[in-house]
Amino acid sequence: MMMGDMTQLGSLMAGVMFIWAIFRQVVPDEFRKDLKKYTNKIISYIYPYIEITFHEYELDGWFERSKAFLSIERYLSTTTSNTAKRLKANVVKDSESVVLSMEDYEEVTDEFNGIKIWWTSSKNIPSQRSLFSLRGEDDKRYYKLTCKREHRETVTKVYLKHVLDEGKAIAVRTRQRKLYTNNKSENWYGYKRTVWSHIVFEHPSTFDTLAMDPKKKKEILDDLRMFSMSKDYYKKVGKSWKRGYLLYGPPGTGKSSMIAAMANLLEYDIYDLELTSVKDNTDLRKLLIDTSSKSIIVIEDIDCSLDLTGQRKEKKEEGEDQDEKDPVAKKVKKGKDKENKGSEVTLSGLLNFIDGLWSACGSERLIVFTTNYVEKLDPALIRRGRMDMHIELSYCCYETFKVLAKNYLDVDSHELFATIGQLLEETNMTPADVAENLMPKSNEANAETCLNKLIKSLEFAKEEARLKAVEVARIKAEEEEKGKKSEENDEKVQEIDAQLDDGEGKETNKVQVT
Ligand SMILES: Nc1ncnc2c1ncn2[C@@H]1O[C@H](COP(=O)(O)OP(=O)(O)OP(=O)(O)O)[C@@H](O)[C@H]1O
Ligand SMILES: [Mg+2]
Repeated sequence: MMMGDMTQLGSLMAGVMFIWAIFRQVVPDEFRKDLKKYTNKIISYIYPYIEITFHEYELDGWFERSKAFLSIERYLSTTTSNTAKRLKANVVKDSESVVLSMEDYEEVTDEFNGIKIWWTSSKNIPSQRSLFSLRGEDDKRYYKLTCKREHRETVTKVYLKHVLDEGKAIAVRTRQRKLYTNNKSENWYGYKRTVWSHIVFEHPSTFDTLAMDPKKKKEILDDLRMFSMSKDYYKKVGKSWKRGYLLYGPPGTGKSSMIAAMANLLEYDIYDLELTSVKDNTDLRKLLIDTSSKSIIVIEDIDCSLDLTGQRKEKKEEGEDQDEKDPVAKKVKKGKDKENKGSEVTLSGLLNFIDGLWSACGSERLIVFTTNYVEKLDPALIRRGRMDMHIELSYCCYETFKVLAKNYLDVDSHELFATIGQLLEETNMTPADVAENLMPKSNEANAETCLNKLIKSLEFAKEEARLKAVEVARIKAEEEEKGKKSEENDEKVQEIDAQLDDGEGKETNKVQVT
């Protein structure tokens, strides 16, 4: 029906155009304008349809594709691609999935609440291509919606909202999540003016694979889910829709894995913020403004990223001796000393980042700090309200081991579990080390061989810890002994001094007497 009507109208329009062309030659400009106005009026009077056009580029947005156009494109590509005869296939960048969309000049129909809607895709080709444009880049594409006039109200108010919402939802479902890292401040200018670089985020860690106490895990999961569903609540209480998490614990206990699991759970992007590459507080603000919603901003090893205040620096200097003994701390310190040159981000800058701009800028964001040394952090940085939830990830306990055994070996129980549980209580082994032991290293390895390997490792670690404790006790005893000796020596020295003093006195006295 519609196609027939439209063909007839097409012929009519062609006739009108032909007459119009002749008129152009013979009729003056003024008269022509009036005539065009009246012709349009007559056509609109007899034409029983309305048309709405959605251009790819809005008039005031030269370089950014219209959001409505993109939503319609997504909607049409999924909901009506079965009916379109000619489709365009695009391979999404960095992935192997193919996205189909309508080819130019193609028409598809859609139905909504019993109303029929026609969509056509088309383009205006400019008479002259600009010298620098690539092939087809200047073409102005658009989608045209056609529906009966009597449905105008429903189509414009209800149907279009449905299309745009659905288009957005499809974008969220199909979008590729990204892992952003900040470029060094000095590289922000010039040809590539991007403050963040990104790659596709494809970390396999999930809350199922994350090994930790199940009760604690549930608490975190509930918190995250609650957060993601609480848009209205945050609005009601006048708080910005953000939440801060502090993850702390020794290296290899799953802090980074948890961040990846959080991103996978909520389908958020990750912004991995390397503070040592940020020149100053102003650049920190710029970085924040350039993040998008539905994202996690991560600052790893916050304690080693910066010398946040003079006060903190003093504290650190006090602890330097201990750093020298601890190989991890020593390594971190070395890296920090090397990298920290040039970054002038301060504690107050970071606090402003979290409280001020952070609260005012965008929504639905998490900020996560990680550290190996929670006690070294400035209390101002981690007080509630800034870091809402403090999560400790610690050495592997029996519950954690059971999750790892299930993930790595697919076993829920085994007679060796009891021995392992006992050994885990007696020694500190990180989940990373336990996982490494559970990984089969050859085709012959089975669950039992892997569990036995873990037992050997645990026994070895236990023995090492025992020897270390003996050594520490020996050194302590030696120091005490040295202390005692030096005390005795001091006492002896004092005694000798006193005797000498006495002697001198006597001498003096003698001298005096004589
Ligand atoms: N709790 C855990 N559950 C599952 N796997 C874990 C866990 N902890 C560590 N692992 C394993 O150990 C590896 C290292 O863990 P991860 O990088 O998350 O540790 P981290 O706490 O971030 O360490 P660092 O403080 O050095 O950054 C991970 O790739 C993962 O395979
Ligand atoms: Mg880590």
